[in-house]
Amino acid sequence: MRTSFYQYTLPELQELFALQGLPSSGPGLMFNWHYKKRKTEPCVIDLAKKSIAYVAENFSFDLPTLDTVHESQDKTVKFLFKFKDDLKVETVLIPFNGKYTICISSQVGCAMKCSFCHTGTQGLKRNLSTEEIIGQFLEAQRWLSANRPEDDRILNIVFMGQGEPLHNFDAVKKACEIFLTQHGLSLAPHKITISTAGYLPGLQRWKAEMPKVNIAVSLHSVIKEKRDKLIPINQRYPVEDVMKFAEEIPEGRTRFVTYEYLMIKNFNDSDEDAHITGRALAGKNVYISLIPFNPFPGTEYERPEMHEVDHFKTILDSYKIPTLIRKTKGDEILAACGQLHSGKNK
Ligand SMILES: C[S@@+](CC[C@H](N)C(=O)[O-])C[C@H]1O[C@@H](n2cnc3c(N)ncnc32)[C@H](O)[C@@H]1O
Ligand code: SF4
Repeated sequence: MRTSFYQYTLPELQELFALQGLPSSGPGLMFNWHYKKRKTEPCVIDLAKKSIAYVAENFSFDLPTLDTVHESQDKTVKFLFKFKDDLKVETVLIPFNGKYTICISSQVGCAMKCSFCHTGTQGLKRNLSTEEIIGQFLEAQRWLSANRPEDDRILNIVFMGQGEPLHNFDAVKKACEIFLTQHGLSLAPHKITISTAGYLPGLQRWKAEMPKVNIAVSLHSVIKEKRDKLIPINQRYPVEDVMKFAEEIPEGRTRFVTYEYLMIKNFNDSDEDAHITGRALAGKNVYISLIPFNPFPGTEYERPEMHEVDHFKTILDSYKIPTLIRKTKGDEILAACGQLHSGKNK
């Protein structure tokens, strides 16, 4: 039975070739062909004849099917991809200065059930495999090259689509290794950000196994009762433990810990909330990304006015905490943070 080429890291492929006694140059050539040169048909250039035969017999190169594409006026693009079992996920390209950040999904749905998140309302259907994660990138890249060849560069990857990436650690880790491989896409580790709701067992593995990849922690409140309501896993992995762990920066790293703070009207957007957050984070090596709530059908929450978000930032500024307001993009096509969903019937 054939297995997907896109599930293998370079060392894994090298091991498979070595076991077959095939020339060791093959895996590097294949990575270069499929990832750098963006080819989808099997590689035949420079590959030994017996390697070509082995690849033809043992590997498939299928990618997820592109179900629908929506483009918003601000040039955000939302893709709905369908996998072999007909389950679907959304992936978003977010433009900035003629380049793109890709927001990738790691699961179909999500088990964390955060009360403010459209994906959370779906429950978890299943984890995505490495090739399904890689496939989102490759297909989005292909669409971009075909439709916007003048600005087709994807420079950053954020695991901020559907799912809790640290809850699908093995597949996400392998996908990151492939994104970082020199023969392949050659991304720098700081160009990849994994966002987590604070799944502590996954954070522990991140620190041990891939600390160079950026982490962003969804904070949203340092007040236990509020965070419990927003992010139910806070009851199991309390925010103090998550913050303490995330702030112990792995050796050799100088970057800040990023906290995402989702602002919900009349829930966590008061002056008092800002001061409590400011006092909890003052003097630490952290950076806050303020995200105004993005509404979706059926939600009980509302987005604060922009002047309220600005005011909240001013209070955090007074604690000298570097804070940025994340500009909402793609919300008119439900492509902004937390609005992704696999479609009504999935
Ligand atoms: C969709 S999550 C995926 C990554 C990971 N599961 C997490 O929670 O961090 C990415 C970011 O979007 C935020 N988010 C979720 N729902 C949102 C909404 N309705 N409006 C704005 N941000 C939202 C999350 O809190 C998180 O910071
Ligand atoms: S915010 Fe993240 S962890 Fe929470 S339900 Fe949505 S995708 Fe899952």
